[in-house]
Order: sequence, then C-alpha cells, then structure tokens
Amino acid sequence: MIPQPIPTGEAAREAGLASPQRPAGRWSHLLRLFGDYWLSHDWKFAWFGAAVLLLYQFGNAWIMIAGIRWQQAFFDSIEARQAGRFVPLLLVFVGILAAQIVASLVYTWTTMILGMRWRTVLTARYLDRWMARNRYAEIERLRLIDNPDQRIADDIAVVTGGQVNGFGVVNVAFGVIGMVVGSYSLIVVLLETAEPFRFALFGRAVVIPGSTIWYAVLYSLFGSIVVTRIGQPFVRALMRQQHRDADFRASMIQVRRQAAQIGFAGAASVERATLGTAFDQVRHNFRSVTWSLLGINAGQGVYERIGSILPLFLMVPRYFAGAISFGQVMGARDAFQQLVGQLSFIVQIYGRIGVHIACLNRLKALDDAIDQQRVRGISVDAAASGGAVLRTRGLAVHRPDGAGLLDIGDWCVQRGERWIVQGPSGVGKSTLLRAILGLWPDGAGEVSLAAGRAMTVPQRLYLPSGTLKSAVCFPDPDSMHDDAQIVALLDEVGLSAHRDQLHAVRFWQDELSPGEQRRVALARILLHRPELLILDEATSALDGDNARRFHEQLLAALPGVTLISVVHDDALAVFHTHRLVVGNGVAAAAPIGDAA
Ligand SMILES: Nc1ncnc2c1ncn2[C@@H]1O[C@H](COP(=O)(O)OP(=O)(O)OP(=O)(O)O)[C@@H](O)[C@H]1O
Repeated sequence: MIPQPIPTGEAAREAGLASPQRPAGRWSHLLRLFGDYWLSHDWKFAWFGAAVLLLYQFGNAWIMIAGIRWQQAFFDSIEARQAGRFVPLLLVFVGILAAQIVASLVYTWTTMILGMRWRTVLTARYLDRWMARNRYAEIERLRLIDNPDQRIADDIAVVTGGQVNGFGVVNVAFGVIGMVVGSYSLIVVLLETAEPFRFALFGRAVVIPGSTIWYAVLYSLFGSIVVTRIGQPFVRALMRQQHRDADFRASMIQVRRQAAQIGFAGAASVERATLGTAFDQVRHNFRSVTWSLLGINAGQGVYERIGSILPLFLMVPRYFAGAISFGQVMGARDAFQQLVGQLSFIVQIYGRIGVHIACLNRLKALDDAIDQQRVRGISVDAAASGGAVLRTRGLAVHRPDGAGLLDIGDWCVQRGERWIVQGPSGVGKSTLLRAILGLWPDGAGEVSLAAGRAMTVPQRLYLPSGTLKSAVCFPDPDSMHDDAQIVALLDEVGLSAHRDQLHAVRFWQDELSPGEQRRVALARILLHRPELLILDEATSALDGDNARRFHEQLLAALPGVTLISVVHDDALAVFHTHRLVVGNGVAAAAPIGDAA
C-alpha cells in the first residue's frame, strides 16, 4: 500500500494532527528565501540595496552620537552662560537635522524598492513551483494546506515588505545590525560618564567600568525575555487569524462562483449563515489576538516608563557629588534611554516579528506541501507503439487513502478506436481518466500513451476570463489563430449569435449556458484537431438530439480520431466502436456492433 500524505497545514497543527515546525528548519527556510533573491538575476541591486542599508545603520549611529554630543555642548554652554556659542550650535543642529532627513529618505526608498523586487522574485518562484509538476492540483486533491493563494499573494508581501507601509524581514535584519552599531556607539559615550563597579573579590579590589551600561544591558535583556514570553500566545493567535481570514474570504469567493446554483436552490439564507459562521471564527480568534497584544503592549509600556526614569536615579547622585556636569547628566540620560531603546529593538517590534513568524510558518508549510514526496504508484510514459494510442499494464486505481477503487488491468486502445466508458456513478470513471493523463498517481501499474496531440474535455469546461476568442482557442494563445477561422467555427457549432462578440472581455464561464459551453468545447476540438480525444460526460448538459448532433459533427470533422468517452446515455454507444464497463471495482472490455 502507498504511504498516504500527512496533512501539513496549520489547521492540522492546531488540531494536534501534525507536529510543529522545527526551529532549525525555519531558519534554513528563511535563509533559502534570502538566497532566492540575493543570488538571483537581480543580485546586483539586491547587494547594492543591502550595502546602502548597512551604510545607513552606521550613518544613523553617527547622527545619533552627534545629537548626544550636541546636547551635551548645548546644556554645558547654557550652564556656563556662553551666549556666543548659541548661533554656531544652532547651525550644527540644522546640519544634524538635514543629515537625519536625508538618511531617513534614503532608507525608506531603499527598503521599499528592495522589498518589491524581493517580492517579485519570490512570487515568481512560488508561482513556478506551485504550478509545476501538477503540484497546485495535488495540494487541492489531497487538501494538504489551506489557501495557497493567500500565502503567495499576502504572506510573501508581508515577509518581503513589498507593500504599502511594509516592514519586512529586511527591515528587521538591518534593524538588528543598527541595534548592534548604535548600542556600541552609545556605550562609548556612556563610558565617559558612567561610574565603575568597585568591589572586592578574594581580597582584591575589582573595578568594572560602565555601571550604567550594565544596568541598561541587564534591563533590556530582562525586558526582552519577558516580552518574548508574553508574546508567544500572540504569534499563535495571529497564525490562526490569518488562516481564518483566508477561509472567510474563500467562502465568499465560493458564493460568488456558485451564485446561480445558490439562487436556484433558494439557499441564500443557508449560505449567509455559513458566511456568518466563518466570520464568527475570525471574530472569536480576534479576541485572543487582542488580549495577547494587550499583554505585549502593557509589558512594553511598563518597560518604557521605568526606562525613562531609571537613568536619573543612577546619574543624579554623581552630579550631586560634583563628579559630572549637568550637561553630562542630560547627555548620559539621553544616551541611556537610547541604549535601552536600541537594545530593546526586539521588544519594540515583537508584534511585527510575530506577524513575520506567522507568515514564514505558512510559507514553510506551502513549501513542504510543494516538496512533499509521494510515491507515484501509477507510472505514465509516452511509449505506446504498434498502433496503440493507449496501453495499460496491471493498472489499479486507488483512493488517496490507499483503498482500492478500480482494477483495470491490461487495456489497449488502438488508433482510430472509439471507446465508451460506462458504469455507475462514483465507481471511478473520471478518476480513471485522470490516472491515464498522469493526474492521479495513487494506484499501481503502467500507462503508456502514444506521442501526439491529446485533448480532454471535462464535465465542467474551463473558460478563462477574457475574450470569447481566447475561450475558444484555450490553451493556445488567441494570437495563434485568425479571427475568421474562429468565426467560422462559431457558425459551425451553432454559436453564430456570439460571432460579433469575439473580442468582448466577459466572464464567459458565467454568461454562457451549459449547452453553449459544450458548443465552445466542440469548437475547441475542431480547432485543435486532437489525435486522442478524452471526453468526460462532455454532452451531459445537452438533450438527446443535441448530444447526437455533437457526436455527428465531431466524427464528420475528425473521422479518424481515437476517442475515450465517459457517457451515461447508452443511445450514444452507436458513435463508438468499443465499450469499457466498470463496476464492482473491476472493468470489462468488449467491441460494439460492427467492431464485434
Ligand atoms: N480528491 C479526492 N479525494 C478523495 N476521494 C476522491 C477524490 N476525487 C474523487 N474521489 C472519490 O473517488 C470516487 C470515484 O469518483 P469519480 O469522480 O471518479 O466517479 P465517477 O465514476 O466518475 O462518478 P460520476 O459518474 O458520478 O461522475 C468517489 O467516491 C470520489 O468520492
């Protein structure tokens, strides 16, 4: 039996079905996200931006120290009643202010542009990976994670900061560098005024310089530990909030898509209640977000208040003792507060870091789902030969949980044969078609297809939003085909009423009736002229006469086509040469009429 997938999404983690992500895995994942951009084709700008942000941190520290020095000089000149120094000091102040403004503009520009360029590269990478190897369909088929669209659209924007007022991981990373540089500079200033610790150890006098610095470091460390502890429920609540918000939005998209069916069933009130329930989930969890955020804010508030008066208690005794000047007290108080501010960078932005952790977890879960290795039970190749268009060997189709669904065994479809596949509902006919096309890996055996153009028309036809011409030409780009050819096809399949709307951009999927959509499907078949055509109840939306006309037109235009068609209406068997009847988990093949 094939190992079955383990759900990896956050919902499964919440329910205790999946284990939490390992911290080491998270860090290597974050490094990979950085590497994806800083080693990408845009690496020159990436490193240039990083260099500018690094320079900014040093420049900012220099400006900060210049400000503190200015303040010292300013208060000392006031104390000494030196009126003549007032104007030069004012000019220095203007210079510091100008440098500050320029630096902050450069910082904002760089982080915004860098954020958007990083987001662009990551979005392209995730879209490529998600759409490759049929992973987007596998993730939905196996319900591996919720809302991959939200992860790609929103979570990447948050992490990279590539959005309005964005504060991405880059801001955090360079903020930490700024914290180290700024703290170092402030420590140098504080050392000038801070009294050393003096104590005796084993009879020897020990002197440790910079008592104020140690107080500031210990104070910040204590604050960081407390706030990070208080903040853990916030991160968890935030992750729940994100996927509940996404579920609510997905429910509304579902209502929008199924508007007509809901209307026919008179089920608006039921759907309204479902949306209400989905929003209740959002609202209930928001309480947890609020309470946990209040905890963080309260912690931060107390921390800042105490931090603003603590330096005065530490400095003033030395001023009274005549050891330092009043200007030095004010300068040192400023330096202490700024040092505590610098060292508490993590405390100040913990809320934002919480958002980042939640988004990074969700992106990691998306990566895990994309990378999930699943043993491919059914192998599909393009090696059918000897006149066969399709050949199966020992084909058995299973459900995703490993239970058997359908045993096909050996089956051969020769070029030009037309097979009708019949059997009770739910027996696995559509799943068999998916297995043949390589879209259903669960099972055992081999499928070989002949090289050549194959086409599938599913039960529900996909019409991309855009022009009617692009809906007919799909999956070819509409520029590949002449307007006149498409108009002639519309006439041929009975859609002449729409020939003037070839370039009208509309939601054709919603606007065309199911019968008209079947005719678009026929136009597509006649345009692409496939050698192997697979129909999955392609005419179930048509009445008997129209279904027959569909087949007549199809066979008149493509007399040599190889056809595999799931059909419930036995009257359509006359258009086929062979029959595959599936039921009770097994299949029986037989010729029809003249082919018998
Ligand atoms: N993604 C999936 N995950 C789990 N089970 C699935 C999935 N897709 C299909 N199945 C199950 O596989 C079985 C066969 O489904 P399938 O659509 O192939 O039946 P069918 O014979 O085509 O039915 P019908 O004639 O009604 O279209 C059903 O029980 C269905 O619930």
